[in-house]
Amino acid sequence: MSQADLVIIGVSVGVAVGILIALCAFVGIKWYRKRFHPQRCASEPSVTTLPIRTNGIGTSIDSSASISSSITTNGLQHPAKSTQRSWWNQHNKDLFASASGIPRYSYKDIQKATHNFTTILGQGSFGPVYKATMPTSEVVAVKVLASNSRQGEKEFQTEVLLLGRLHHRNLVNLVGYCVDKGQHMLIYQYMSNGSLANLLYCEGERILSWEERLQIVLDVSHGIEYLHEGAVPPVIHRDLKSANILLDQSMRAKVQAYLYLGPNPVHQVQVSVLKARNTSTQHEVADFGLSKEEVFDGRKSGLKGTYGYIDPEYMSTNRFTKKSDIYSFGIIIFELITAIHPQQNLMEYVNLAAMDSDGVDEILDKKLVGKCNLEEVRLLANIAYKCLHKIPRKRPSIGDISQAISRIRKRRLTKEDTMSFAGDVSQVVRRIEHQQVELSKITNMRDNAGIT
Ligand SMILES: Nc1ncnc2c1ncn2[C@@H]1O[C@H](COP(=O)(O)OP(=O)(O)OP(=O)(O)O)[C@@H](O)[C@H]1O
Repeated sequence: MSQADLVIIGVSVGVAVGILIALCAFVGIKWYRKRFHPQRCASEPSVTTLPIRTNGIGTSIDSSASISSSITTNGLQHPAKSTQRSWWNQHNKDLFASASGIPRYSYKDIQKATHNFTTILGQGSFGPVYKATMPTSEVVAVKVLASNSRQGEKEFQTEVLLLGRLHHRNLVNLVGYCVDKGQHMLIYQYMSNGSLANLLYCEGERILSWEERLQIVLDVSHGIEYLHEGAVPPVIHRDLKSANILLDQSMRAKVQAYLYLGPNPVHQVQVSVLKARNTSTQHEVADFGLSKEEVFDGRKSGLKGTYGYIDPEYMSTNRFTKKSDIYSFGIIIFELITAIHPQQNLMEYVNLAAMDSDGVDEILDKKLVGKCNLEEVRLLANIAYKCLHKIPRKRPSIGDISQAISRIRKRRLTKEDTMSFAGDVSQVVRRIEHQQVELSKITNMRDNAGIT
């Protein structure tokens, strides 16, 4: 072989190897892009949109699946791979919370703010609630979640993300959270007058006037209206009850919403997202804060909510809709009218009272007798009866309920105005009459004295 041949062979091999390397690099880059691009996309919706997953029955949210689709998409599911999940776990632990702008506190911060957890406010089914004073001097309520809960880190983060997005003057706002030393805590606005249930049923508590009760009903309806019609995506509360309505220092009511899965499975609180599928008006129920195995199955799972407040239609169909919240709200209205707890046969009294047009007078809270306008009580009871209609579709929407309650209050204000105007007129008439009497007295005196 000549030297020239060797050079040609060398160059040819070199070119072939070069082409092979270039080909490998090209295929490698393509493979890399294909494999890692979805991850990059997946993280984006979590920052700007609420993650959502479809499970065939309902539309559910959980953080493990949240990377697969978003509420702004057409609802199609893009199954997430386990490798992506672990990547997600590692890199996005705090993304949810930081996305919602909710500040995170350390265990030490909370320990200090609660004087080493000595300022207990109450005990819920998820754990104790403490009063805390934060370094900013803000007074808050810290809900320490039971450590034996089945809820994992991801579900907790999802909860923080979701709750952090709900802002309304009639919702108890989430103002912080803590994940530290194996503890999960939610930090809420402090509500100095405690829960409505405490005020209605605990001896020694101040008596709620009729005016206050009417204001509370209106506040709660505005809170639910925000969840059902204002929040994006809309939210079903699923556990409306007097214990979840808290009152601030001015006795204004706020609804407490949370979806943490507690240790007691029949007492789970879930907030559900309703998602319209394409242009259809039909809504689907979604659950989140649930691990994959625990995803709410509309047909198989146990009932969620609190005994006494659960819509009977939901019990028979296992399908939870906004109208199930309306049912629970109807029960709360009757609690405010009667001060009878739903677990103390409230519905039996309510059904008896329904037989007569003024039957509700008979079940009125004794503390209100003679201290309220019965016509207003009957009007409010009528709204509550509509909320409890057996057929969910015939129950009013929360917007209609808010308007109807507002009308009762407006009616009262107009009446008060008329009465105060009438009072003013009668005062003027009385003054004129008095002046006339005085005048005639003077005239008589003049006549008697013969003064011209
Ligand atoms: N934001 C708050 N401000 C003031 N007090 C609160 C606050 N949140 C809860 N509490 C007090 O702590 C008690 C327990 O509250 P929590 O919400 O944990 O349980 P619950 O609503 O009574 O029952 P469940 O946990 O079953 O819903 C309440 O009854 C109330 O007195």
